[in-house]
Amino acid sequence: MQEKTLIATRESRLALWQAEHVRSLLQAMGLDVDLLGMTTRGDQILDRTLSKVGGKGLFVKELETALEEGRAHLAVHSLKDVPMDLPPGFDLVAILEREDPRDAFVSNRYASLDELPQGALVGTSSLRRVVQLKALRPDLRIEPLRGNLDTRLRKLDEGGYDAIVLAAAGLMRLGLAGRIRARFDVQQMIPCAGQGALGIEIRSDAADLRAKLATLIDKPTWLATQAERAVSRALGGSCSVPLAAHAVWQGQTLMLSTALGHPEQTDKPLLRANVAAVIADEQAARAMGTQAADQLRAAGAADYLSAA
Ligand SMILES: NCc1[nH]cc(CCC(=O)O)c1CC(=O)O
Repeated sequence: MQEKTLIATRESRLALWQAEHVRSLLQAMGLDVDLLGMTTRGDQILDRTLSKVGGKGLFVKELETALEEGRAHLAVHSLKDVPMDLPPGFDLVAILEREDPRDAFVSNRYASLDELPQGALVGTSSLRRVVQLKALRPDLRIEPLRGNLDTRLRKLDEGGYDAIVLAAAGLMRLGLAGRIRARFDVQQMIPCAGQGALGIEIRSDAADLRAKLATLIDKPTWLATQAERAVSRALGGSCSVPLAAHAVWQGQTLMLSTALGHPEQTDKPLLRANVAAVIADEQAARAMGTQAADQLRAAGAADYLSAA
């Protein structure tokens, strides 16, 4: 009998949906797949802003331990939660076709950001969203909002906020697309590197599994997200930095848009860099990200980064 392939996953509804999604793709390839659910430190700490408690790594470390110990074979992540550089011994071997990368405006009273009255209260815990919201609407009051998607929606429904901003992809995966009142234009609210895409991580030494998973790679998403992640990597890769990086294809040309805000003085002007080029391989995609990071540095990013 064939050995079972085990997917290590967090137990939030979103993580489970993502793991189930990959399970069905692997089952379609003839593999026998089960999930191994686990609670990570990131899931336990729901009361503090993520950037203050250790960042992205919190959500992946326990999953990596399971891979390390052979209790599971692969981990499925929202790509945007995956650190720019994985620890030695682990590789990101597949990035699936990206779904909607946009941020979503969710409100029970207002149809879009433009309709919010002066001084309205908006909930989000992402610094990237905070700095871009302030650039669009300096009058808004913005307050932290943490917890999994269901918790965040509940806090909105309990009247704690006039509106909240979340990733559209997460809401769609949970069957909550109906809550979305408007989707932000990606030029106005530039998404986080990797937003809307799923990444699969394995142990570097699992060559057979790597070859099987390679068939799941979506090349356009792979290249676009390599460019996005290279910006973040070049600027230090921390999630306490309000950095937005999003790349879209126009034919063979990849167009990368980035914005950097100040982590403490969140109403400081955003620094922006845009790069476009014909891109055919990963090396070129990464070079494009580095180039955007260089432009951000030339615009004064060092002052913004030193505050993080
Ligand atoms: N940071 C948490 C997180 N990680 C992935 C998603 C949604 C799915 C995605 O962006 O791929 C979310 C929720 C959100 O940011 O609103």
